[in-house]
Amino acid sequence: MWKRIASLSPLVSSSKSTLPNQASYGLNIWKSLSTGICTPVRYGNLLKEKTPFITFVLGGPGSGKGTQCIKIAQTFGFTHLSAGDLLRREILSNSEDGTMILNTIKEGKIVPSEVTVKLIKKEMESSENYKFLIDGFPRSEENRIAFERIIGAEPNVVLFFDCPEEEMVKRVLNRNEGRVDDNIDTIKKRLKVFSSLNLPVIGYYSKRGKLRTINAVGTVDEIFEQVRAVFTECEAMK
Ligand SMILES: Nc1ncnc2c1ncn2[C@@H]1O[C@H](COP(=O)(O)OP(=O)(O)O)[C@@H](O)[C@H]1O
Ligand SMILES: Nc1ccn([C@H]2C[C@H](O)[C@@H](COP(=O)(O)OP(=O)(O)O)O2)c(=O)n1
Ligand SMILES: [Mg+2]
Repeated sequence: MWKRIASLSPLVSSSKSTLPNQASYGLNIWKSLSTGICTPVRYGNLLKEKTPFITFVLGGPGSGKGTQCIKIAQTFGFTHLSAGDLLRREILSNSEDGTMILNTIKEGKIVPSEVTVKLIKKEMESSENYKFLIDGFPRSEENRIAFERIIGAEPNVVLFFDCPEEEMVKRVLNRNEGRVDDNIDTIKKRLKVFSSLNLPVIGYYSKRGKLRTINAVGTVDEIFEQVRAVFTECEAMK
């Protein structure tokens, strides 16, 4: 169980170093996945019994993030937190931010970071798990900085589902989940927002050696084999 501690502390350093190459990067993932630390660990402003392992899952709309996250969660025991699902749940709960969130999503824009990070934080704090997949977040530099400030943590690894625009549009228009943003006008806006706000975040993590790019074209199972490799290669190096 997560517990709050009184003060923020600069304890993100364990995951802060930029690793020089793929080999040491992979080893770092494995260490984080396999270390069962017995004493409580401070992680930013939170306290947890095991070192948290945070994976951000990025990619354009319809690139297959949610589909793959379900498989990752099942196979590797992660808790799947979809930022979009948390925001949609907030709309349905008639909270004071609900109307603003709904209008922002319809416009294909990004909800203010404080709102989204607060929802993610609540889920992380109440979870018994220490392995988190944070799907569709951060979608902007503002999102990324707010997470670091409010949660006091950085991701261990960032998956990027790389998919051509035509394929993403086709998938979104066939998604059939009754979403207000699954229409051609909103998807066009979302693709522009993805290029202008999300690609810089992807570049940021690439420079820090944390990005793992997945070719998101193919069958769900083919794509999952690439994802599986991200985690299992570390075990092979043990
Ligand atoms: N590899 C794939 N090939 C074809 N369709 C896919 C694939 N992966 C997911 N889909 C479908 O595409 C749509 C968007 O996938 P989803 O996982 O919701 O993407 P995202 O969360 O990135 O928007 C869904 O209807 C899903 O069933
Ligand atoms: N970090 C986030 C994630 C989603 N949102 C809003 C804006 C996004 O267009 C919608 C839908 O996000 P979601 O991740 O569910 O969308 P896709 O699965 O990529 O199609 O939610 C946000 O404002 N900030
Ligand atoms: Mg999704």
